Amino acid sequence: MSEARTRTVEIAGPPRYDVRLGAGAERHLAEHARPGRRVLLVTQPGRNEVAEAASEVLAGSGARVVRAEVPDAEAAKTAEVLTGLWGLLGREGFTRDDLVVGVGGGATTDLAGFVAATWLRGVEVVLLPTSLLGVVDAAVGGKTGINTAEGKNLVGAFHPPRAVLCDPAWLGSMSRADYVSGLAEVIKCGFVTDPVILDLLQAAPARAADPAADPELAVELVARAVQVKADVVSTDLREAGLREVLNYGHTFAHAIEQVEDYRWRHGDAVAVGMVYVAEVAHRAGLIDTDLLERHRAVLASVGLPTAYPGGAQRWTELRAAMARDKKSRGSTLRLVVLEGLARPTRLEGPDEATLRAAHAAVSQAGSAAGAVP
Ligand SMILES: NC(=O)c1ccc[n+]([C@@H]2O[C@H](COP(=O)([O-])OP(=O)(O)OC[C@H]3O[C@@H](n4cnc5c(N)ncnc54)[C@H](O)[C@@H]3O)[C@@H](O)[C@H]2O)c1
Ligand SMILES: O=C(O)C(=O)C[C@@H](O)[C@H](O)[C@H](O)COP(=O)(O)O
Ligand SMILES: [Zn+2]
Repeated sequence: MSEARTRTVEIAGPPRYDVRLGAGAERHLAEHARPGRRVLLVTQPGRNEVAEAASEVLAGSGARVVRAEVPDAEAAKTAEVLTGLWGLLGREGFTRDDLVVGVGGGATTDLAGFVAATWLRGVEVVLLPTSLLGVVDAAVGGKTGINTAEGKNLVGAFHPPRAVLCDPAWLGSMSRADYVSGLAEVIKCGFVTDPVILDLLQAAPARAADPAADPELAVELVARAVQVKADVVSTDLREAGLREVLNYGHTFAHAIEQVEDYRWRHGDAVAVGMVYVAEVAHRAGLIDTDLLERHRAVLASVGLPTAYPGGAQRWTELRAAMARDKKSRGSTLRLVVLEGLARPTRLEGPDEATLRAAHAAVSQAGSAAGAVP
């Protein structure tokens, strides 16, 4: 693997930790294992190769590995699955000295992080993201949690990992649809902070959508997105203010995910959510038509959806779900919007007519391809 595919991004913290990208990244697990240390390895179906490699490193350092395979994707982020893991930790006698390791996409690492955050009020966790979305976003920054019937990520904790380890080769087995879904979070980083990401993507969208076509570009995009997240979470871990920018597009996205009963990929929903909030910002006089249309252009160029079809009935459901967004205060909806490229701000209590008009705009124009096949 060339130098261009090996990177370390430091999360300055507090707490400080590294996101290590490179071939054989799992070997760094040895730094977190010791004889007799119990390790709960939480993984998702299909990740056997990475889980096995991780187990070997841990066992090779004398750790006692207990493996738990949880359901795939959002089906893992439930109270029932979490309760099952607590039971396992209890039966295996996990103490505060022990460790949780998460291996999989963002759903698995969110769950693994939350079980670590809650067991004995907090044990250490190391995350091995195997999806693009996982490595650029979910595994980094310490947000952990599960969904409830009422909405996405409604129960969780801030619990940063001790390390994030990813071999970019792991992403090679992802389906194109899952990989492209992860690009939505990369594009989000481009709009809120680092427009070079948008330039890179728009210069070579076909190569950006296929890590095998240009592995160096893939790692460059990953490293840039992780750097955006590193800078933000090092300043504001608990989302007192600045961190909200990482939620760009998510108010509408989480509403789509809930209304669709989690059949939409998270990144696909974020793509439509960014177009939605750009429509709101445009109507509020904050961004011009060029920046609005750049959202549609860059997202569509890699095959992400830019529309969510639905009439008035759908809007009622979506609006109710949006009210439960964590950025709301009382009955006031707060949206992260742009007032220019890489100039995020908040729009507090936007008027209902604007919200509805933006919904009409994303209901009609663009392509809708978000549902998981
Ligand atoms: N904690 C955070 O800060 C944060 C940030 C962004 C997203 N998230 C959460 O992350 C989740 C979305 O992440 P995701 O898309 O990675 O979720 P996911 O775990 O559902 O993975 C998506 C699909 O990709 C598959 N997959 C993963 N790695 C693979 C590989 N190497 N090869 C083949 N298939 C692979 C999974 O099995 C799954 O079917 C959502 O729950 C979202 O809320 C959390
Ligand atoms: O790290 C953050 O902060 C984010 O908002 C990143 C988002 O991409 C991610 O989907 C996050 O899980 C959403 O958080 P939530 O607080 O809105 O549930
Ligand atoms: Zn997200």
